[in-house]
Amino acid sequence: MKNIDQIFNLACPASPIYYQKDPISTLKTCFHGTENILDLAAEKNARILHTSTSEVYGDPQVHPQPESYWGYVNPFGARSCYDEGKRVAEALCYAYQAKYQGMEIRIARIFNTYGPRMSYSDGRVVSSFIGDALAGKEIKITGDGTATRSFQYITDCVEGLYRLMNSDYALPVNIGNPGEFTIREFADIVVDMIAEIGKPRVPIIYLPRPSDDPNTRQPDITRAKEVLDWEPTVALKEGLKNTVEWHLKQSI
Ligand SMILES: O=C(O)[C@H]1O[C@H](OP(=O)(O)OP(=O)(O)OC[C@H]2O[C@@H](n3ccc(=O)[nH]c3=O)[C@H](O)[C@@H]2O)[C@H](O)[C@@H](O)[C@@H]1O
Repeated sequence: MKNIDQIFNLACPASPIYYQKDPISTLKTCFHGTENILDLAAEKNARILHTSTSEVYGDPQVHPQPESYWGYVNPFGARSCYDEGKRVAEALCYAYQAKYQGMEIRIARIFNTYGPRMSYSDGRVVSSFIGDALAGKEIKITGDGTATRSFQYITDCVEGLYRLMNSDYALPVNIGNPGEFTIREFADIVVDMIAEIGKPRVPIIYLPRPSDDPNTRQPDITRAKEVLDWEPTVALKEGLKNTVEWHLKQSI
């Protein structure tokens, strides 16, 4: 590799069922993967954008979550390989920045992002609900449906990452959509949307809640608005419509 100006570090399993399958591998990806990228960035004098996550806030006790919040994370729970892995990756980025004076670090904390090309088997809630509803299967809420998430459409996320990479802002920035829904509300939206396209109306069932599943999550995007002049533009129903269309094409 000759000249490299910018490196986006996006590598890591992100679905809870996958990152928990091999926690040591997830931790190594977060630490050694980021270390390898940082070494390359230092050698090539390249700017690096590391994709962190809302999961660094754990099960947040502050709502919505600003970047100044340090989080509430179980260090040895089922999710810790990802939560703590992503936290140590941020620490590593700033340790490199301190060691290599002038090294350019950008940190995006991405909140629940969805869209076309996220496979049915991914395990995360948006593609699972859409895939099941389209297949005429029951939608499975894990928990009692009162947990909340704030869903961001992929094109908004990409625009946010692009602006952050090309900004001069070196502290973490939340990239997410503040529109917050309970999982039950979200399930109802998906069931209605699938019924509207003429498919059967599927039932909703409840399964046990995964351990350490965060109760709430909503980004405070004041910083992104100020430093990137960015905010999401795609409403949930519009993004879901595009996502449903993509899933429909896969099953043809
Ligand atoms: O996007 C984020 O900010 C982070 O959070 C996600 O974790 P989580 O929010 O738990 O994502 P899902 O697995 O989609 O779960 C969202 C909620 O829906 C529930 N859920 C999930 C899947 C399902 O089939 N049914 C269901 O009710 C979960 O229990 C949870 O309360 C993932 O860890 C990462 O993609 C990411 O870093």
